[in-house]
Amino acid sequence: MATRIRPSSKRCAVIGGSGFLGRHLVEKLLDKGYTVSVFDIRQSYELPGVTFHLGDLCDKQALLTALQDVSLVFHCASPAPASDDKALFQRVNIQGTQTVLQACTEAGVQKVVLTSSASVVFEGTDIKDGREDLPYAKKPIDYYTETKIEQEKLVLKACDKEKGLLTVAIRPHGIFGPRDPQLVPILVDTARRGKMKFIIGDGSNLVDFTFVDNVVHGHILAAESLRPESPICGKAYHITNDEPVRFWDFMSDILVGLGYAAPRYHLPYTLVYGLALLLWLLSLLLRPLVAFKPTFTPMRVALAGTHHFYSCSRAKQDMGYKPVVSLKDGIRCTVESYPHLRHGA
Ligand SMILES: NC(=O)C1=CN([C@@H]2O[C@H](COP(=O)(O)OP(=O)(O)OC[C@H]3O[C@@H](n4cnc5c(N)ncnc54)[C@H](O)[C@@H]3O)[C@@H](O)[C@H]2O)C=CC1
Ligand SMILES: CC(C)=CCC[C@@H](C)[C@H]1CC[C@H]2C3=C(CC[C@]12C)[C@@]1(C)CCC(=O)C[C@@H]1CC3
Repeated sequence: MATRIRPSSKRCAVIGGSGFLGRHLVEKLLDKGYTVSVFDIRQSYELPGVTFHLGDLCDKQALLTALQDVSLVFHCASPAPASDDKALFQRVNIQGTQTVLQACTEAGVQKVVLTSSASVVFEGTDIKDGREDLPYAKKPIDYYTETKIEQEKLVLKACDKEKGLLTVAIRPHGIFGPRDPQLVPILVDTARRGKMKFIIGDGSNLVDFTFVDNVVHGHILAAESLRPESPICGKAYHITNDEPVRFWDFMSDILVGLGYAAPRYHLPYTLVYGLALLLWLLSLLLRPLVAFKPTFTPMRVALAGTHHFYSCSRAKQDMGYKPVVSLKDGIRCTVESYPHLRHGA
């Protein structure tokens, strides 16, 4: 009878490993002695010890090749949140995640760690010290959030100790750090266009921003804690810097660090939100004639003008999570990593 070789527990795959978070995760896994396969639709770098498998996660055969002898899978692939392509989000985040789970079962993978998002409970109104038992958003603010909710449900439901597949979901919030293609570049672009003069609301809203190394640390802790007897099986965990900060102070620290002026003038939240809604509707109506993407989308205005910070006490209790880099150090390291985005560069 053919005996099945048990995959090495230090052999893992990172789906979405060419992305911002994925690459940081791959680098840390290599440091910790893991052998890593990256599965992604693109290859963005080369590193000794990493094997790249190019493919779409909706393609089970391509996944099966990448998952050979892998015991642990990190799934951190997603279309960019800024896209408004509903069909793409549904195909990749929902059908694609179903395919990933089927492939993991067929390949004998034992553990799946999903990168979910704290936004799965965010509806555009204040969340203060939100815990994981908050209900999923009934009216998600965009297709990204809508499909991240379904994705998380699928992964958590797939946790089955009898079948030997253990799953957990990590919910980070506001990830930032070197090589992030979103937060700092959008901010600098907005500043360069002279649109970072205004603070939406009174500027006192507290938000979580999470340095990428802390998100990576949370993922690896989860993977290493995931055993049949562990309380984390089939559960979701907030991973943040655990240092809520005023949204506008954080933005100002990055801007000033890069040589730009901090926003100073206040605008009423409801006015800006209403305008953003109007612009968004206009962009939908005019889409057949002109394509324009407003900077001030309702989602972005809601993120900039409300409280949204989360408790990570569940992660502290169940897996001993503690941020490894403070917000201050994370901001300094991030600012230093973007010399090309400095004012005047
Ligand atoms: N950046 C943030 O602030 C936050 C991100 N997240 C989640 O973290 C994860 C990683 O995000 P980032 O690294 O920021 O994004 P990213 O866009 O830098 O990386 C995503 C990667 O997924 C890959 N990908 C997309 N569609 C694919 C497909 N069909 N098949 C295979 N690969 C595909 C992309 O090529 C890319 O390399 C995502 O799941 C996102 O929802 C959650 C909370 C906050
Ligand atoms: C905490 C969290 C979930 C952050 C997510 C990152 C992005 C959504 C933000 C990064 C840069 C932000 C930004 C704005 C909205 C939210 C971001 C895109 C504005 C467009 C909000 C309105 C402004 O006055 C300009 C801001 C530029 C930067």
